[in-house]
Parts: sequence; C-alpha cells; structure tokens
Amino acid sequence: MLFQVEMDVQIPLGLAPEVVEQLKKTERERAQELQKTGEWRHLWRIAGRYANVSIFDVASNEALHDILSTLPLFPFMRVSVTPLCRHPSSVRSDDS
Ligand SMILES: O=C(O)CC1=CCC(=O)O1
Repeated sequence: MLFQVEMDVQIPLGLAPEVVEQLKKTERERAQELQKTGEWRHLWRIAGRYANVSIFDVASNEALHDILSTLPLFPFMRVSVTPLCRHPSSVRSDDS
C-alpha cells in the first residue's frame, strides 16, 4: 500500500544541541535503513521548510503507523498521511 506522508519537524528551541544532533543522526540512520528495504520509497525536502514529503510502500495502515511513530523525531513532528492508488493514466510500471 502506498502513502504520501508529509512530516513537518518542529524541534523545541530549548533542546540541548547535542541531543538534537543525536536525534537527527538516528533519524537519518533509520530513514536510510527503511529506504534500503523499500518501505520508504521516496524522500524529498520541501524547499524552504524543515519538512519532507515522502512515499511509503508498506503492508498496512498499522505498519505505516508503527514505522512513523517509532521515528526518533516523531515526538517533534506534525505528520499528515494521504493514501495513494494507481492513476489510470500513469505510464509508470512501479506506481502500485
Ligand atoms: O529532515 C527531515 O525532514 C526529517 C527527516 C526524515 C528522515 C530524515 O533523515 O530526516
């Protein structure tokens, strides 16, 4: 199942810089693991914002929730999820 996920990151100003750096490092490592398994299919920065738009390819709503809610930066994100399905006019073979 494909989902578009937008993650808006809002790290509190008072958080210690070393804690922020560690969170970003573990977030990057987890994101790269999930990209290698194919579950996190695309990851794009939204220009001008500390936010990304991503495409996930996972087995279920629960699987998506488990992934998102265990991301290191999850406590500091606003997340919006849009379920996707194949467009009948798509010429791409990997859209579903
Ligand atoms: O920087 C972001 O948008 C948050 C994030 C998601 C994966 C990652 O490495 O950082």
